[in-house]
Amino acid sequence: MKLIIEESGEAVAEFAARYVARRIRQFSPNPEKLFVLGLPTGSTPLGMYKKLIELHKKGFVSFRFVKTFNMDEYVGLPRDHPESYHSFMFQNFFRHIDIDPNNVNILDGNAEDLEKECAEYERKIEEAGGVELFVGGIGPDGHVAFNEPGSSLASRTRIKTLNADTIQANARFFENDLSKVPTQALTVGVQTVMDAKEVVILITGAHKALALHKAIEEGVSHMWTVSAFQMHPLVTFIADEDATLELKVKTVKYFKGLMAHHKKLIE
Ligand SMILES: N[C@@H]1[C@@H](O)[C@H](O)[C@@H](COP(=O)(O)O)O[C@@H]1O
Repeated sequence: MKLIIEESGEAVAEFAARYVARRIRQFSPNPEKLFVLGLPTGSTPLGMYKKLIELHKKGFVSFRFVKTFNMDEYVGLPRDHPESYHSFMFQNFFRHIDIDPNNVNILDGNAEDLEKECAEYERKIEEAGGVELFVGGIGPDGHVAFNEPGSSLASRTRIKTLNADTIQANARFFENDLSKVPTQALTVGVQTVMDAKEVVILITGAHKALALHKAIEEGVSHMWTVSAFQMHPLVTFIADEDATLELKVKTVKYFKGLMAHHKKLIE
């Protein structure tokens, strides 16, 4: 496991974008060999998307041969609702880059048969050869995608009922009106993300500090689903200073001591 500690959310975004762009370039995708990228929504990855768009516009990275799978989507929210994850992804990322819309996969929260939709999604990931790099964010309670506390660490794509904390956290996107926040979502499972060859988790802000502590300094627990990645062979947490507030000084010093080495990952 790597922990990258950057000064600010902006620097986290920069690191993440350069890391993702570099991975895609190194992979040299082509029509026969697409780079399969798992993507999150939320305010944390927004900066990364902005920087990736900049890198794309500068000609540093192309998404022509990239296939994406998003982590989650609300159930029952119209696809064109401004807060649907479909809208989020096209507004903030896809429409600014050269990705083929046919290579974009986002769960359909309005599918007639939601269980079938989830099973199909797993099948599509498998058919694509698995995810090369899954980028994720987390909730303050340590949930990854919509794998709320108590979710099985062996879970796969399925329907989840959102807990009160998540509904509360996401109310800011729905005029702070709890009644407007969807109560269910489709989400990849913890195991779906675990199956990716590589996982990168972005964590910013003091409100996520406890989650980062639980993610890396305590044991694996389904009550903090992000902690499952302790068992992943290739995982990188990219955090800002604020998110490290609950970590031991020793942990922070240890990882900061490795920063010169880790910076080489984005050179
Ligand atoms: N389903 C999403 C998660 O995938 C995301 O990581 C989390 C944090 O969002 P933010 O980055 O806005 O704090 O929000 C939602 O619950």
